Amino acid sequence: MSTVLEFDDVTVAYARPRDVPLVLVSGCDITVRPGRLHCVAGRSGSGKTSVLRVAAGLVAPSEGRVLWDGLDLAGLDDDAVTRLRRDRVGFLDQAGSLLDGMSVLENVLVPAVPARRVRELGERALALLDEVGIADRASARPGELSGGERQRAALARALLLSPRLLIVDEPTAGLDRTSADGIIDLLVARRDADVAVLVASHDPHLIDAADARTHLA
Ligand SMILES: Nc1ncnc2c1ncn2[C@@H]1O[C@H](COP(=O)(O)OP(=O)(O)OP(=O)(O)O)[C@@H](O)[C@H]1O
Repeated sequence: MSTVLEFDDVTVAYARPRDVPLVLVSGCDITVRPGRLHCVAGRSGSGKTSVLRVAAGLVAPSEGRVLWDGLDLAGLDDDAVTRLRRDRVGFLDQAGSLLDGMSVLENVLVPAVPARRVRELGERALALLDEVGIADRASARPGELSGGERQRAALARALLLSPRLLIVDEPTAGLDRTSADGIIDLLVARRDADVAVLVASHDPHLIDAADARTHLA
C-alpha cells in the first residue's frame, strides 16, 4: 500500500547559542498510509508540535528524510513544497487560528482562495460544516463559537481541499470530555474515509484511537 508520509531516520533539533543543541527526536521513523491514524504522544514540551511542523514541510529536519507520497522534500524548492502542501496536506495547528473578521463559512473557504476555487467549493464548505456538526453556525463569527465549535470549524477548513494527509496538533486540548470525544470521532471518520492522519496529543482517548504511536521522551 502507498505511503503518504514517511520519516526516515529523522532528527529534530534546535541550535542554542553557547549550549548544546536541544534534540527533541533522533533516529525517528514514522510511516503513515491512507486509512491510518498515527499519534505523536508525549508530555508538554517534549516536541510534538516541532515534529508536526517537520511533517508538514514547514521546517526541514536537522537530519534524515521526510517524504510525501515517496517524494523527498529535501529535493524540492520552497515554492514546490508550498504547492504540494496546498494540494495534499491539511494542517490544523494548536490554536485553530480562525480569522475573526470573517464568518465561519468564509473561514472554511480560505484555502480555496489561492487555488482560485471559492465559487466551486461553496457547496463543499457547507457540506463539511454539516459533517462536523456546526452547519447552523455558518454565518457566525469565530468569536461567537465555543472551543469545541472552533475546533470543528478549523477541521472543516483543513478538509476543504480533500487532503491525502491531515496533520492535527492537540485537537482536544482544553475541551471537555464530551467535546473531545466528538473531535476524536471526526478524526477517526476521516481515517476511515482513507485519509492518512497524523495527530499530536497527550489525550489517552486519542492515543488509544490511533493505529500507531510515536512516544516522545
Ligand atoms: N523555533 C524554536 N527554536 C528553538 N526552540 C524551540 C522552537 N520551537 C520550540 N522550541 C522548544 O522545543 C521544545 C519543544 O517544543 P514543542 O512546542 O515542539 O513541544 P510540544 O510537545 O508540542 O509542547 P506542548 O504540548 O506544550 O504544545 C520546547 O522546549 C520549546 O521551547
